[in-house]
Amino acid sequence: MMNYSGVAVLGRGLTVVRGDRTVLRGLDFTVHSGRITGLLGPSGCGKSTLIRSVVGTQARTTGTLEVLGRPAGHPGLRSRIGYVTQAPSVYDDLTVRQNLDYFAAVLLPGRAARDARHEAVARAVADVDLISHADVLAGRLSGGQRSRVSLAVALLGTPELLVLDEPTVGLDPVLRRDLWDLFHRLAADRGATILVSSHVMDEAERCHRLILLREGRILAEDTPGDLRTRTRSETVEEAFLHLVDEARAGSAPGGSPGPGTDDTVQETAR
Ligand SMILES: Nc1ncnc2c1ncn2[C@@H]1O[C@H](COP(=O)(O)OP(=O)(O)OP(=O)(O)O)[C@@H](O)[C@H]1O
Repeated sequence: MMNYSGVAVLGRGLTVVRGDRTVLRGLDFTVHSGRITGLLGPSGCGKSTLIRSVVGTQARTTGTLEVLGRPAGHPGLRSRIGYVTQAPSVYDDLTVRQNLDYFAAVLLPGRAARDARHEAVARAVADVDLISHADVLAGRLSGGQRSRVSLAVALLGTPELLVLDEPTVGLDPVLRRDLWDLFHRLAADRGATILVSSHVMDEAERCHRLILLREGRILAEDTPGDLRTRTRSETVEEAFLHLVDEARAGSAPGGSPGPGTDDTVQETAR
């Protein structure tokens, strides 16, 4: 077992096959504890697949993937990770508070935990700024409000690692900013580690660290500032495009493709 002091997630040679495709190809990456790490890349590049691997719901993974010092998917990790999928997982026929009461009862069962449940629900509703909507049916909420109920559910158990799959999709700029402020509060005040995916490059600037993904490979892993400096770019989006061009040039005929071209990775993953 590796020493994970300061490291929340460690991937080495992570390869994932879905259907007949190798979707992630030998990824090496680190998610640092207490920091916000953005997983960025275009639609279809493998962000959700990587996130599913970290939370332990992805089949056919090979390589090493350690989460909070244990192999991804270990049962002991369930209560330590909060996971928000792209589709809000809430019951439309329950109010916001009833949804949270339900999930709190699963997480903190028994009469003895009644006060703890009550406290956890009240805090989660406040965290996502839904106090005024606590007694509204989830089915009557806007898309952004439903996403925030999902986030509140993930916050109930005060997870050490919060894994969020494109939580700001479809939200207006004000709500997006508020959510990012909340992520920063969770990291600063509670020491939570946050792994958040997005395909919106301007959100990259809000992260402490970035993992840039393209076509199942890591283009770069760095802070936004170092990434911009290194590529002499004004923005992370420009840096991303610079790295894409660099990678293309490297794999063009006459260039030097890195280890594990498409065919070799496909071979070893099967
Ligand atoms: N069940 C599956 N079988 C085969 N291929 C799949 C399956 N699920 C996803 N894929 C493919 O895996 C690739 C990565 O998908 P993934 O959902 O991880 O991407 P993503 O970066 O999260 O995309 P988005 O931003 O659109 O959500 C895509 O090309 C997708 O078509």
